[in-house]
Amino acid sequence: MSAPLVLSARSVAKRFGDFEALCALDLEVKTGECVGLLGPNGAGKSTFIGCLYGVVQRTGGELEVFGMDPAGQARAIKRRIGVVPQENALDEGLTVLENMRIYARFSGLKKASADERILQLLERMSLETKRDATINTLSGGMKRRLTFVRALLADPELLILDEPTTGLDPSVRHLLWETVTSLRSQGKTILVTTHYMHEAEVLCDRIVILDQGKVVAAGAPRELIAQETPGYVGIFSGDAQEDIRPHLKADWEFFHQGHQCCVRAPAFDDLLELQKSAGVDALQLRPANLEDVYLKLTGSELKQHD
Ligand SMILES: Nc1ncnc2c1ncn2[C@@H]1O[C@H](COP(=O)(O)OP(=O)(O)OP(=O)(O)O)[C@@H](O)[C@H]1O
Repeated sequence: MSAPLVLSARSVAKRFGDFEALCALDLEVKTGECVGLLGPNGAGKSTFIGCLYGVVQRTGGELEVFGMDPAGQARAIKRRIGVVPQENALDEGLTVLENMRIYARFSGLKKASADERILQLLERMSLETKRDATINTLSGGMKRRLTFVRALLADPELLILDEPTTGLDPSVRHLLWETVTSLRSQGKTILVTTHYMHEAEVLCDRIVILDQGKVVAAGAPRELIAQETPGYVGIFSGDAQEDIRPHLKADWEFFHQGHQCCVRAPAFDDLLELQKSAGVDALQLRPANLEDVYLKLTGSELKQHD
């Protein structure tokens, strides 16, 4: 028997005046899944997330979170979710503990058990020594970890993470990845948006790529790579393209990424042979990855609406 649905979106639409931020978006997320929502700036990821807990009112389609419609039951939904929004939205003048106590009260936690839970989560996020520090004395990475503490206070069933690791150093990013992985193994459902393809590949069971308010691809990371960009990629300096072009085969793909040029071929040996016949050395040879899929499906150029 398959796991019950945590969220179900059918033809969800959102218009801001004449502009369609979401158009006929379909998505289902099952209990215990970790789903990555990817897409260019302006694709509609945050708008969709806002629709899930009633911060944004959809203008069309059907949407259910835990079987409830966010348009009328946002409060009941909010009690079961934890959100790490793009902006930390902490009260800068208050201390860490004061901020978390206010949120715990909003979440209906009893005072005595709330303090215990707050301290336990602060320790988990290596923030225990900062409990009496005011927010405006914390670094960006500390504030982000504190936003995770806040999202986890009420032990939510669904965790929504909107670009959780943007701008963080690798050690904080890895700490947050460990946290997400451990929540996954406890059976929590996670919806995460990110612009880091490696992060999505590492964390997510399933990837959903949005572009201009629509789902353009969905599947497990490995499945998407095998479907959309199978094979291996050689990255060469831009100067090498004249040497390379005469040796390309019909089923290979040639494309530019910034000032470099790239070749995608079915086998690793194809690229070794290309180096030899063209007399050039690649800067890098690697298996195709999620970034290749993303760039193929969404294009690497800036979109008009961004
Ligand atoms: N309140 C609003 N009024 C008008 N347009 C809006 C509003 N909120 C979002 N939009 C537009 O809707 C589109 C989708 O925005 P959204 O923030 O959902 O994109 P995103 O995929 O989350 O982008 P990013 O990766 O940059 O966070 C954008 O073109 C944005 O300008």
